[in-house]
Amino acid sequence: MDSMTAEPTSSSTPKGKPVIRIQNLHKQFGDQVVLKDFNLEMYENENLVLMGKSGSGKSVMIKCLVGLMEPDSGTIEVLGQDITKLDRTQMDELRAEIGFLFQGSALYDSMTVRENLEFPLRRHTKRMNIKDTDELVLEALENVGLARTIDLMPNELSGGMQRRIALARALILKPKIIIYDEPTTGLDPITAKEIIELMTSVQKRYKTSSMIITHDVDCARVISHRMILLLDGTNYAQGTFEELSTSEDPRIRAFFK
Ligand SMILES: Nc1ncnc2c1ncn2[C@@H]1O[C@H](COP(=O)(O)OP(=O)(O)OP(=O)(O)O)[C@@H](O)[C@H]1O
Repeated sequence: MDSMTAEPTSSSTPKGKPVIRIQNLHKQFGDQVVLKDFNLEMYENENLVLMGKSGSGKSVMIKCLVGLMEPDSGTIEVLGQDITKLDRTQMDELRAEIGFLFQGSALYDSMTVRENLEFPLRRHTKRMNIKDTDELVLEALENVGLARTIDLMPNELSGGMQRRIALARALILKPKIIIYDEPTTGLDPITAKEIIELMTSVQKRYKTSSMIITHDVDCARVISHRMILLLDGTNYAQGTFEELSTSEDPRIRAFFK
């Protein structure tokens, strides 16, 4: 195991409080151990990139994190709350603090841009006392520079625009944490760069903490304050892009090819 598995030391790592703390997470399906003693901390205002090859357990980890899957053992704290102790309503409230941008933009094709953005608001308007959804929708669209598309259908938009609308939707409840799953997959390099710039500006404006799951080395280089490499079910190495990408460990180097 690499020496970089120690506590993060980089000066570029934001020094806020941890917003996510996963300790000794274990999850297996039958005999297949997917996560074993997996540990992760993510701090306030941090862009944390998580890399792991296909099937390494990234989605399983995220599902455990948001209460969609029960871990076999281990503890998970999100925004200071132990998620195993939350009832359904409390978990729902916590999920409103987490925005997701999934692989592909996953907009609803039969809904206008406005309706797509109103969708996540529906479940929360009453509890969060949201009166003016129009204002929130417009603000979210302005943040991604696409207010003019409000009455268009997704198929009238380019792939890059759809991804930006999906980002606006992920942001509409002003979440404290955003989880990006392969945000640049399937985009041409120029559009990918635009999305990365947008993610960076969103992180600064909203002061969100972002977990970015990606195989895209360029994306990791630009956006990460810190990275975690998931290998054999564990947090094999963590550090800055610079530290990890110059490692001599062949198993770490393989992530940067
Ligand atoms: N509900 C489930 N039942 C059984 N096995 C599962 C289940 N969910 C995930 N797995 C297995 O766990 C392993 C990790 O899957 P996971 O989806 O977390 O990978 P991943 O790292 O997200 O991959 P990708 O980058 O391709 O999305 C896989 O072998 C998968 O088949």
